[in-house]
Amino acid sequence: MDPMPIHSPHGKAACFPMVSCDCAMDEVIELLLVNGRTSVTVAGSDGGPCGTFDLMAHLLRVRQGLACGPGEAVGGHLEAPGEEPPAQAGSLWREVLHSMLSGTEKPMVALTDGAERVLFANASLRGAFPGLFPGPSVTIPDLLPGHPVGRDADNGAVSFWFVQNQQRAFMVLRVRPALDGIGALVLFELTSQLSKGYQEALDEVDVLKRVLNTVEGLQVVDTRGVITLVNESFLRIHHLTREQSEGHPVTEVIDNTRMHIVAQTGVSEVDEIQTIGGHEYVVSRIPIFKDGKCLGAVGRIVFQDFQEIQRLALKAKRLQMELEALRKSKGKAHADTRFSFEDIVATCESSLLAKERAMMGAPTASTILLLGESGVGKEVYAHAIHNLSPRYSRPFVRVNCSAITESLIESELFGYEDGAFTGARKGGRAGKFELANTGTIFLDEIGDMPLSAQAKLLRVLQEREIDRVGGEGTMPVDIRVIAATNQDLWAMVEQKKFRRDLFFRLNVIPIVIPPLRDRPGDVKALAKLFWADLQKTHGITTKFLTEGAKHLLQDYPWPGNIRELHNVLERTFTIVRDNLISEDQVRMILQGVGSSAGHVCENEDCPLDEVVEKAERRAIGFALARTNNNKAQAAKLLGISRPLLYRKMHQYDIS
Ligand SMILES: Nc1ncnc2c1ncn2[C@@H]1O[C@H](COP(=O)(O)OP(=O)(O)OP(=O)(O)O)[C@@H](O)[C@H]1O
Repeated sequence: MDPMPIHSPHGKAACFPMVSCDCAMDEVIELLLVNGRTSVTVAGSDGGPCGTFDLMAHLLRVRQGLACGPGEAVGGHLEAPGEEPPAQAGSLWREVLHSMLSGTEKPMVALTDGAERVLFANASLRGAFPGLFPGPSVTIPDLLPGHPVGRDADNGAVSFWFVQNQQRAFMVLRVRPALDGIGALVLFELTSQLSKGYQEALDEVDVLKRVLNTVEGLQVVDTRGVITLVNESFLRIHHLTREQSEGHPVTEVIDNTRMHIVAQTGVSEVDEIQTIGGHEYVVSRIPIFKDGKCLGAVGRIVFQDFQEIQRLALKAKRLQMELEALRKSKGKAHADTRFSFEDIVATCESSLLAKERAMMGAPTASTILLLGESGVGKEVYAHAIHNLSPRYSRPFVRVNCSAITESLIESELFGYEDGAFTGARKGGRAGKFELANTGTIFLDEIGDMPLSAQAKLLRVLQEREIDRVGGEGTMPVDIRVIAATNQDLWAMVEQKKFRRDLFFRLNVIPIVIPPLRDRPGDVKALAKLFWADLQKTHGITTKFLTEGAKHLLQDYPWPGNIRELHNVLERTFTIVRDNLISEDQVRMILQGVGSSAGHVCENEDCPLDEVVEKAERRAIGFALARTNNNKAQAAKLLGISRPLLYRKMHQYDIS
């Protein structure tokens, strides 16, 4: 039979030849597909027609499980010899196939039925998915998981997708209906085989996408203030989806935005603070211009945490100051100050705040009022402040206002002239203010200063001049004042025990140093520091506290604050002989030196029975700690009987 005329993709008539009966099945199918045919006349070994290969009938057999291998000869699968049926696959097949195949060396083609089963896959496609072919019923979703084929995207006659599968990107073209009106012809093409220009454009888009994703919280709005683009970081930071942001007015999406204003005015806003969802961000909003016309604005987050910046700025300032102080200390600080800010342990928010405040106030000439319970470190702060002030190399004079009797306070503070009173030292004597001239005077326990002396102090602070007792004329003094108290000065003002005008004179930079019980982090850090000092001082590096002992220290309320912590650790170190010190041993020490026992005999007016109780409590606590709670040994150590020890322990509630 003569070859039939067919239409070439270019519209010219062409002849369609018979195929030989020993041609491989898939080659014949491919030939039919490319030419938009469903059947072909097959020539026998004598060159004459011996039957027809019909694609539809063949695929039906495949569907029924009667498939033959792709390399099998077509001659074994012929329909009865007869007239060649007319070409029935539409020109759509032909044109689409031809345009796709013309630029491709090895087209990948599949024919599917209505259930997405692959009835035919050509050699290229089988080669691209070696793990799947040959397989009994491979489906399109097996080839491309996540592919929309078979779902709602597959309504049109021709559909087109880009699909990613195992690091390979495919362009997928699907033409339907195919064959019996329900299946489809599916063409796959690796995008790397696409034309070079197209691939480059895709690459460029990919690079741009990656660049955009490096910007924090990127958003673009048009002149109406509608979001046209956001990046992944924006979605992540604001917990939004693309659908919730793109296409919506920015004012409805982001709190306190000004993007719509910048898109309107064309005026940039750089490094502004914006509160979004209660969180402060530093943002920049830049207008986009084209040919002098504002097209919208692009916004980005410069810093995600404004408070973090503030903290960093403060830290930088503090470091700068510490550096400055160190530099100065090389030029020799005054011998009367032992501490600098480096010695002040502060890890908790409240103590850090106090430390930062003190560091900010230190270089100024302002009066500083240190407030806090006994033992929190007020004197340590006073030293550090002086050392960080421009007066660091000048005198630092401490006055314990509670220790000076009322009759002597004037001469102590302001000095006296020769013969000012009976018993006055020959040649007179300089007072504390005079000694502190050009430096700092530290008025400790200022709340204990008698009212009469307060009036004189106020005058000195106002006039900045002093009169020696018995002297004639005044002497100017250049003094920086730091005062400290553990009393509630304002309550004292209200009770008329402290002068209101003096209070205001002193309360210029008040700094509250929190009690140790409010800063457990500091207990840990201070204990570590003190313990290391003790190891060094005693030359013993093998003594340690158990974790339980450390926790006990952290949970203890420390009524005597840092002073008490230091004492307890020192006693523990020296009294307990074991290398690993237990929680119980520390508890004994705490019971011995604890709140009520910490200040034995410090007060001259302490009644004898109280002194005895404190001393006994302390001795029992130490003995129990030293003997690791062994009552017999502790009693022996104390030189008392065991029953007496038990009685005393019961009496003092020592467990
Ligand atoms: N931040 C700190 N870091 C290290 N040691 C400290 C710190 N604060 C205080 N100390 C130590 O604690 C002890 C008590 O400190 P300080 O005398 O300054 O307290 P205070 O508040 O002035 O007490 P008081 O009101 O009883 O005079 C001192 O031995 C000091 O060395």
